[in-house]
Amino acid sequence: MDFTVNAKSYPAPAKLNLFLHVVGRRPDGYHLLQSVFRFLDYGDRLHFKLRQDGRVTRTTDLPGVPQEKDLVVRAARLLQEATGCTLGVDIAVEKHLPMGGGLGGGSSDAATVLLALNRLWHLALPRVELQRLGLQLGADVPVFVFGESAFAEGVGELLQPVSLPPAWYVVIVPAVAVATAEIFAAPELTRDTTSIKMCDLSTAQLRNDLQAVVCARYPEVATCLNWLEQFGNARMTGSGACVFAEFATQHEAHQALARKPAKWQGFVAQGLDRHPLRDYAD
Ligand SMILES: C[C@](O)(CO)[C@H](O)COP(=O)(O)OP(=O)(O)OC[C@H]1O[C@@H](n2ccc(N)nc2=O)[C@H](O)[C@@H]1O
Ligand SMILES: Nc1ncnc2c1ncn2[C@@H]1O[C@H](COP(=O)(O)OP(=O)(O)OP(=O)(O)O)[C@@H](O)[C@H]1O
Repeated sequence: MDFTVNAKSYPAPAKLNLFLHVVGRRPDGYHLLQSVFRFLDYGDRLHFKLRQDGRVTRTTDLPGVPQEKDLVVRAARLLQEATGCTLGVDIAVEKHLPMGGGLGGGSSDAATVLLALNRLWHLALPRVELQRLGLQLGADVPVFVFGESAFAEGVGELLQPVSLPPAWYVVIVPAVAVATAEIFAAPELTRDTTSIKMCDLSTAQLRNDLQAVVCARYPEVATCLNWLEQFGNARMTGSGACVFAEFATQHEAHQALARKPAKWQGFVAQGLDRHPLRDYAD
């Protein structure tokens, strides 16, 4: 996959939640989480054409997502409102990430808009300000702006960098889309996992608390997980539906993917330490 950054075209990488614990719930219903986020060298690609008339448009179709609701359009408009910027933009989205996949596609697209337009519109907003704006668009947006592998707390906005060993991942994309809100609203979801400290990450028992709920409601996800488990520890990312397993080498990951049943979609990706647009804000 082309992950270069150039003047008009910018990557929006996928994320994995290497684990995801639900440790509580805020009065407004949002859940308090603990997670480690890692970016992948696989994702969407966004193309920008600046406009002088202040209009923000999406020039590509995204089935089921009208332009006004698209996170890329909302991110650009939010940036205009926050800064009074009078420039506009046409945004084309080359979509590779599945929607409702738990790979953070929409959130990553939004973060790439914030980071790229911060430079293209010469706004020079500091990173923390872009993270704050991102949080208004979704709980997963701030980490993409943060730009490094991170231990996340709160609803995903309290971020500390973590150092992770090199790794490759096989990601299986079950043929179902899972709505995040449905899973967080499930009565059977456990919301009382004991909080861990960042220094305990290497010894703690880690899992994805949303996984049992998704597997029970979407058996296809459970089937994919069972298959992946033959290669070691397999887990779901975010609120699903995608599941992944980690490998020490690219070769081992490709060997595993080659054994995938033909009817399933999947890919191999390398874990990144930094977002490709990490340097687009200070
Ligand atoms: C599951 C994760 O992907 C893990 O990284 C994220 O927590 C989800 O982040 P996201 O897709 O950006 O989610 P949002 O668009 O902010 O929220 C979608 C819906 O999920 C629920 N939600 C989301 C995040 C959170 N910490 N608690 C929640 O209860 C809320 O009902 C919300 O209305
Ligand atoms: N640019 C966009 N790309 C994808 N989805 C978008 C976009 N803009 C808005 N959405 C909406 O956001 C929803 C979630 O899409 P997304 O691709 O972020 O799912 P996800 O990978 O499950 O996210 P997460 O990991 O944050 O739960 C979609 O179902 C769609 O309605």
